[in-house]
Amino acid sequence: MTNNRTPLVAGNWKMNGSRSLVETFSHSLNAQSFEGLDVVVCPPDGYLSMFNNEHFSLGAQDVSHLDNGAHTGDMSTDMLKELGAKYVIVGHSERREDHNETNLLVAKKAAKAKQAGLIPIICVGESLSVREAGDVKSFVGEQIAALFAEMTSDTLNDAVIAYEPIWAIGTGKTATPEQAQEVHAFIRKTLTEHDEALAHRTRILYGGSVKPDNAKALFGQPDIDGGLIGGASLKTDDFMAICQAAI
Ligand SMILES: O=C[C@H](O)COP(=O)(O)O
Repeated sequence: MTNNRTPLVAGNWKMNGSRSLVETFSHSLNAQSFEGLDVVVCPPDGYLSMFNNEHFSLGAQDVSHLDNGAHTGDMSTDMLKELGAKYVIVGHSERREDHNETNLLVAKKAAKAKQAGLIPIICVGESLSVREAGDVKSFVGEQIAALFAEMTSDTLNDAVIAYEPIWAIGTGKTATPEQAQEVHAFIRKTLTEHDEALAHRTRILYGGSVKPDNAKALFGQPDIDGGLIGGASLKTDDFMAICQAAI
């Protein structure tokens, strides 16, 4: 079935990068035209304002659910906007694990981002043990359900969801297109139970060892609207090849 969703490819640099990589990416991505595709680069916050981003958008990798105050090390939505961010990743599995982020906190961050006019890229996904126990749908279903504790189908409008099976992140073991499609279809069905129009327009990205040689098959699935790219987003040629695969 055709849809009106503009594909999106976002590169998550994680805690990697340098001023020189910012310059390389600014130059390479601006020399390219990405008609019909939204391209986003999410570097560490300190690099956001160093980009010259004419042909792509910037995103942050996390945001506080609070406005401001005595919260050492945190960044607010307003600060990220001032630095040039349009998107923000929330609930990445590395933050859920390293910083004990709960489903509720992730929902609060997504709600705060939307309220401030940032587009949240909300990450969900299961560990290998959850998959092996056959609990993928109940686990991911709970992560999606938790969003509705803090948000409504109106406030979720334009938010992006990224399905990232933890066992596929940085491991080189990508989900097969069929495995990914099955969970993406499930996420869309779960959204349908809340609001059919929301489900139809929400972009759902796949993340987990996406590379130039597997991107086309993944993005060709009916419910996969692009990707959240880790390792391959640090190499301009690979990232641009993945972007082309989404067009
Ligand atoms: O945010 C990106 C994901 O964690 C995927 O990382 P990866 O492409 O290195 O597997």
